[in-house]
Amino acid sequence: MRLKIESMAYGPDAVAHADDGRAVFVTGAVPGDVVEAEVVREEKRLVKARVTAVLEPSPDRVEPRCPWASVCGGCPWAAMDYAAQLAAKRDNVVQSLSRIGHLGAERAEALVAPVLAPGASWGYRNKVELAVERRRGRAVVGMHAQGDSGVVKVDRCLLLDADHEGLVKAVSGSLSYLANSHNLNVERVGIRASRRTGDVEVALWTEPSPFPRAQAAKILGDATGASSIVRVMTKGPLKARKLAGTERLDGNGWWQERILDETMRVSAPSFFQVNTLGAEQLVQLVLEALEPGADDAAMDLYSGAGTFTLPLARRASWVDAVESYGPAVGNLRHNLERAGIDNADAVGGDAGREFPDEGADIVVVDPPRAGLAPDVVEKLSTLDARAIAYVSCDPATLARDLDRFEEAGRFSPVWVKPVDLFAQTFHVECVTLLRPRS
Ligand SMILES: C[S@@+](CC[C@H](N)C(=O)[O-])C[C@H]1O[C@@H](n2cnc3c(N)ncnc32)[C@H](O)[C@@H]1O
Repeated sequence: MRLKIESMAYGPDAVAHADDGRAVFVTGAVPGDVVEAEVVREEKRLVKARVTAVLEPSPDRVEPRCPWASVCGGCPWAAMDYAAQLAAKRDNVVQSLSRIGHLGAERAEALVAPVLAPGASWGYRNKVELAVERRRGRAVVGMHAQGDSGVVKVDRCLLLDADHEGLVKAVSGSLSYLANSHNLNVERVGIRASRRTGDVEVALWTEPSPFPRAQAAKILGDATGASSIVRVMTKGPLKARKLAGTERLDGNGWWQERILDETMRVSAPSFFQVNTLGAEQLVQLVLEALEPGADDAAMDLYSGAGTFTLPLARRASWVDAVESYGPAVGNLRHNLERAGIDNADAVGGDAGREFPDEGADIVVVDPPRAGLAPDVVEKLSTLDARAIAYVSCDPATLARDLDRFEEAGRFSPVWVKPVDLFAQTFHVECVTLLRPRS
C-alpha cells in the first residue's frame, strides 16, 4: 500500500492512515515520507506494515550514522533528523497528557516545554546490554534485532561513549570463544563504561549453574581491561526473574560514575541512568523545581543509588529515601557514607508501605515505567509539601498519575520538562513540577 506518513507513535513505528481510516503503524518510516509498505499484520482497528520502498523521502529523513541501524533494534528512530526526533517526542508527551491525563489539548500544550537535549545524540550511553542466542550450537552475542527477531552481531555500538565502542566486539568475541568449550548459560551481558572515572564493568547474567569463573575472568579481563567483572545470577520464569546473587569474578565488583560533584557507586543489578549528562540535567531540573532550603525536610521515593538523595541532602536539613531493591539500597548507603552525608535515611522497601510518616516540605519521586502505585499518589496527596518533582520515563503512566493527582484534588502540574536521555529511540524522560492548588 502507498502511505503518506503523518507522525511517530510512542514506539518504534511511524503512523499513517489507510484509505479505510484505520491507523497504520509502519516500521522504517519517517513523518513526511511517502512510502510503499507491505502489510505485516491486520487487525480490526489497526494495521502493522513495513516499508518496502521510500517513494518520496521526508525532509527529515537522514542516513543513520550506524551501519546496523536498519537491522538492530537499538535505534528505531535513527533515520530521522535529531531536531525532528525531539519535536516528535514532545508531541508524544503532549498527546499522552491530553488523552490519558485528561488535561485537554490546550492545557497540555501550555504545560509541556520543548525537549531538552543534554549532550550528543550519539555516543551518549554509559551502558549497553548485549543479548545472547544459541544458533546451531554456537553462541551469538550481539544486539536485539528489530521486532525481537533474534540477535544481530555488531562490532560496536555507536550509542556507547566513543572511547568504549570497541568493548562490544571484545566482549562478544570473548564470550563466543569461551562458549566453544564451556556451557556458559549466559542470558545477557551488561557493559558499563565511564569516561569520567575510567571504570568499565562487564556483568554476565546467568542462571545459578556451574560456571567457568576463572577462565571467564581471565579471557574477558585480557580482552577488555575491565575494572570489574561480575556474574549476576537470576532464577525463576523469564518474565519474573529474581536475583539469586551477584559474584565478583575479577576486579572491584562494582562500577562508579561521577554526576555533578558526586561519585556514585552502582552494583551491576542496580538501576542507574544510562546517560550521564542526561542524569545531570535531571538533577538540575529537580533542584530547580524543589528549590531546597536549609530548613527543608525532603523525601526521595524510588531513590535507587541516590542520584537525587545526595544533592538534596547537601541542600536540605533531612532526606528520607525509600528504595525497594536490596542491591540499590546497599549502594545508596555506601554513597551517602562515602560522601560524608549523615542527614539522610536510606529505607529499604516499597514506597507505599515505607512511606515516611514525618511528611516533607519537598518531594522527588522517580518510579519505574509502571509509574506510581495508587496508594503512593493517595499518600502524597495528603502531604503539606510545597512542591513535588515527578521524574518519569513513561509519558503514559505519568499522564495517568497526573490524572490521579488531579482527582485527589491537592496537587496540580505547573510545568512538564521533557529531557532526551535516549536519542535515536522513542523514549523520553520528563520532570514535572506539581504544586498545591491555590
Ligand atoms: C527509574 S529508577 C530511579 C532510581 C534513582 N532515582 C535514579 O535516578 O537512579 C526506579 C527505582 O525504583 C525502584 N523501585 C521499583 N519499585 C519500587 C517500589 N515499589 N518502591 C520503592 N522503590 C521501587 C527500582 O529498584 C529503581 O531503583
